[in-house]
Amino acid sequence: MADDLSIKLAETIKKIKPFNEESASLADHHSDRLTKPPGSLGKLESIARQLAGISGQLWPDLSRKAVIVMAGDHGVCEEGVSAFPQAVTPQMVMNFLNGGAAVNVLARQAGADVVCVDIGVNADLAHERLVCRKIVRGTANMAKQPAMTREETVQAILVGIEVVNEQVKQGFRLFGTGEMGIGNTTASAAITTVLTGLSPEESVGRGTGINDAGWLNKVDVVKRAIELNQPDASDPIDVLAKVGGAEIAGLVGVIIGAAANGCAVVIDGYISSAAALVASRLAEQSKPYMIASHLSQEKGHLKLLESIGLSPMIQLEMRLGEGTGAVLCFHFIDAALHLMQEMATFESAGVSKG
Ligand SMILES: Cc1cc2ncn([C@H]3O[C@H](COP(=O)(O)O)[C@@H](O)[C@H]3O)c2cc1C
Ligand SMILES: O=C(O)c1cccnc1
Repeated sequence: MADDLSIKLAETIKKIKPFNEESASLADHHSDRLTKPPGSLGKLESIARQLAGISGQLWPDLSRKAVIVMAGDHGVCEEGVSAFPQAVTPQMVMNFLNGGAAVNVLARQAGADVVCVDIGVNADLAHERLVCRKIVRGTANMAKQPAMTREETVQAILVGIEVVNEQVKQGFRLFGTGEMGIGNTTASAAITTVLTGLSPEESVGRGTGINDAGWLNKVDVVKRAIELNQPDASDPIDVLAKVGGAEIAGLVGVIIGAAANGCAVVIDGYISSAAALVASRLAEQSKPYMIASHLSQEKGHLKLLESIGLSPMIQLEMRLGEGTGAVLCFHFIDAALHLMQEMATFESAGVSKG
């Protein structure tokens, strides 16, 4: 069974096509013909280049966009690592489904759908818009035992892939990663520590807003979880299973699945970036499909992004997750594509080149 699942994952990874350098160069060339000094639109030009290399088109139609919000609970909450109780996870899931969370507001403005997936919530949830793909009822407490089994972990990655495949079938072409899971900055810090070699002091942040004593405890919990479980840094699935979470694994699947479908995927904050790091270790070829959105206030985020080779578009001092930063950056992606398509060239506008 576990082998069959791993084969499915390997098959998806095999589908990821290399970045199309030729289309990216054509985008550069086009960009340089537009009425502006070369490079003056900065990251908007590099985004346009990247989207051309991903899609093989100068300005792909990315009008159908979705943020996939994976929700799961964390057994490690019993160690007192969050400023909020675990019950907030299912409560916020209902909030997403009723359209009242920050990500819903931002998604409406960006013309994006919010797809909310129960992949590991420790509660029975029902709603007509909820995608029910529960793999675990919360993870086990990683300070006492592995958070998940290897099989559950691969299953959760496959859920992410299947959710994206379904969205692609419906015509969606641009994805954002989002999550909800009280306690998940602890899991993300543990993953970051193991896979980047940063110390827990460097990778543990304040999440929902813990105080100094809470932070010291969280650092200690991450240290103990790693010491106890001995995750193998050369085996990303082992790391995800032992100190990760179902929603993080689901996002690994979303990222790999988007890449396998030839779609760009916009990475949200710290938790999504931990998923991106795992995805990049499982499938190096998924990296060119990733676009980092914002720099979160969570400690260690910049180093985490750098370890993947990503650079954030914006810094708004946000620390929320849910996919809020990713959805905000959909606007910049739209802007980059409109510039490519609608700006006059030096030739067409009769403007002299330097
Ligand atoms: C009301 C509320 C809404 C949220 N939306 C996202 N998060 C964010 O906070 C959690 C991670 O922080 P920690 O590891 O400290 O628990 C995740 O659920 C994340 O998505 C929220 C947290 C709360 C309380
Ligand atoms: O950057 C994030 O994703 C984040 C930071 C703090 C709390 N929740 C999410």
